[in-house]
Amino acid sequence: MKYALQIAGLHKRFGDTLALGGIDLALPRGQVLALLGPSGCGKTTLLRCIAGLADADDGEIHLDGECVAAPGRHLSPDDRRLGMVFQDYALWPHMSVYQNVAFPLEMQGVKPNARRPQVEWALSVVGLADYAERAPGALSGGQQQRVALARAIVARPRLLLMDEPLSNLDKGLRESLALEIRGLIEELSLTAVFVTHDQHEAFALADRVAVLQQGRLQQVDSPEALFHTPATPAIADFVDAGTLLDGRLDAHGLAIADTRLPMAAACGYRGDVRLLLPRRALRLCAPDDGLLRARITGRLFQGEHLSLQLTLADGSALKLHASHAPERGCQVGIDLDVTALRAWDDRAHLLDLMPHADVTATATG
Ligand SMILES: Nc1ncnc2c1ncn2[C@@H]1O[C@H](COP(=O)(O)OP(=O)(O)OP(=O)(O)O)[C@@H](O)[C@H]1O
Repeated sequence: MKYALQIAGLHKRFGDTLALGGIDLALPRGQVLALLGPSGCGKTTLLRCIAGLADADDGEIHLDGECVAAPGRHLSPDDRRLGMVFQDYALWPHMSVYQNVAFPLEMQGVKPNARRPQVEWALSVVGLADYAERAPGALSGGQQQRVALARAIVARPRLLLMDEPLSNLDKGLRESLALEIRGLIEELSLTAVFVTHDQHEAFALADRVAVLQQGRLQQVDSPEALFHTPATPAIADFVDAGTLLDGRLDAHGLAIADTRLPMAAACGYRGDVRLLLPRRALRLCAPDDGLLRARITGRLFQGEHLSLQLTLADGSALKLHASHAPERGCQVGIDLDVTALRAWDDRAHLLDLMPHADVTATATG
């Protein structure tokens, strides 16, 4: 299969800092990939290597099967035929919207007459056909980012690269522009890679999300798979997949707070475990009916639901959404769909939990 983007063994160091520690990636044509991770994990460095703005120490990058970077080979950014959108728009303030969008075509030597229909097409695609003669400074942040998008697609790039394209916008605008960009990507069958530290932005725009931590890819998956089946506790935490708790597996089952569940690890592991309790697996019930008992220590009305903070018998905290709940300070029960639990051993290896026939759920405390 020929990929729009293929990366193999990419390494990059800045002195003692390992920015990229062996990246392997393949992106089919027509897909959007988000590079997601905390600050300093290497996202921007990876994007800059793809763009040709930075040189890797080792490894290869192929675009549509063409090698654009390898030891001893570096195709310039202009020769890679990419479109770029930056966080701060990077528009030229002294040029009109039209001139900004026409610029990549001018650089490619396209004659003014031939430029016009392409610029008009790009501006109409982003809904700014009537703004061609304005200066960028006379536009809102969202409009400026749409000009940047028009400029990035005007030359029909083979790959669109975006660096935190929505982070300078306020929340409402972020959502509407995310919808617009997603619509545009589908309409024009664009292939895109974008960088973000915000999982909502990654989930909204991407077909696949690559989670980076300390220069290494931790998981590359669809947004749904990443959210429902995170590979490590750190990823579960980063994508806010639910509550992470400590537990323990022993001969008597799985201990969580003051409860012991009749479960065991398929591999026979016993010892400390890290558990993910997804929100969808938890349901509030009467104090004596649930598998877990808790006290309501925080209660926020958020329109569609109540956002609850619960404290278990051992002091650990748990988050839950509910349509109704007693007041703060009340004791409640929590029903748990144990099939949705995810558990990792003390070295962050995923465990396969199964029912433990010999024991039943009991309170330990
Ligand atoms: N030009 C540079 N010189 C020295 N170190 C650098 C340079 N650029 C990046 N680094 C280091 O490389 C690592 C990865 O940086 P990078 O900018 O790729 O991370 P990031 O995930 O994009 O972070 P952020 O979200 O904060 O932009 C960091 O530790 C950073 O300090």
